[in-house]
Amino acid sequence: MRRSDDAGTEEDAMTEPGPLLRLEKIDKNFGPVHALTNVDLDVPAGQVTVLAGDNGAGKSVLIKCIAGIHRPDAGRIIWEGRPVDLRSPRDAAALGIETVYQDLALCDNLDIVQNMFLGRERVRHGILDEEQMEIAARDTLRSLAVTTVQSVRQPVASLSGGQRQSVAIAKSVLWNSKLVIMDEPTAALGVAQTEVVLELIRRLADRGLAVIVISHNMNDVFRVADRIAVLTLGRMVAVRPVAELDRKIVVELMTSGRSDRLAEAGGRS
Ligand SMILES: Nc1ncnc2c1ncn2[C@@H]1O[C@H](COP(=O)(O)OP(=O)(O)OP(=O)(O)O)[C@@H](O)[C@H]1O
Repeated sequence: MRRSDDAGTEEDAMTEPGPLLRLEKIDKNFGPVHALTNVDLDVPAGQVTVLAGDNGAGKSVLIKCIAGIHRPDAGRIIWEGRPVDLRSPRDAAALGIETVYQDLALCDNLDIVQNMFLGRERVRHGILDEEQMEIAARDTLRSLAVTTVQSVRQPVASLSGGQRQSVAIAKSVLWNSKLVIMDEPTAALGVAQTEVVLELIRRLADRGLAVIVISHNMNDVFRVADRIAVLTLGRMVAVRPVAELDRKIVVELMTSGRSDRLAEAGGRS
């Protein structure tokens, strides 16, 4: 993606596609609390954008604006080059925006197929097309190399944390999402399961999806990110390719937002 500080050629400008999602000058207030102030962010397809920030920085509020849960008080959300008004999660889903929440991702009492098709069941001749749904669920898991699940008819309650995350992520692929947002996808996982989920996140980006991941874990951030966006006190203080950052800089940005690095790391990439 062309950086705003690059001059670029006229030809670049004509051939280079814009980001899948662009946030422009987003404000969100809750009474006197300025949760987001003047936030810009580009989210390109085929890349993992990690959203980092200290507690209360505004990460959840920002993804809720993208997921249609909160409406920004000011600013624009541009999807595939056009401004959109996301009035509900349904609006976001209709565009291909899928959010995988840490706790709410799946229903324990249902099996994998039922979870993957929940609310969007396939019906044939007036009855549920169980066979077709089962095949689609199995194919999707297989295409993502999710191989540890014994049967797609297993209740989700019997899955490990990593398997649950894998199923939740596979669900977004099944529904042809273009942008998958994940809130702390590895927070409750052990080392091996974390590895599986991080690999899966990379695979999503490699398939051309845009991915936004909220994470506090610096190991995960640097393992999975193509780009890191740092929010501090509701302001976007840096959005840079991962190669231009290290842990120390990110932690400084997260905690102070006023370090000397700020000037050189700030701005949209
Ligand atoms: N519904 C709400 N009503 C009032 N204030 C809110 C609401 N949601 C968030 N806030 C406030 O907005 C600010 C940003 O909160 P947010 O949950 O986005 O932080 P976060 O970066 O996700 O933090 P954490 O890492 O702790 O989850 C905080 O000051 C929070 O108290």
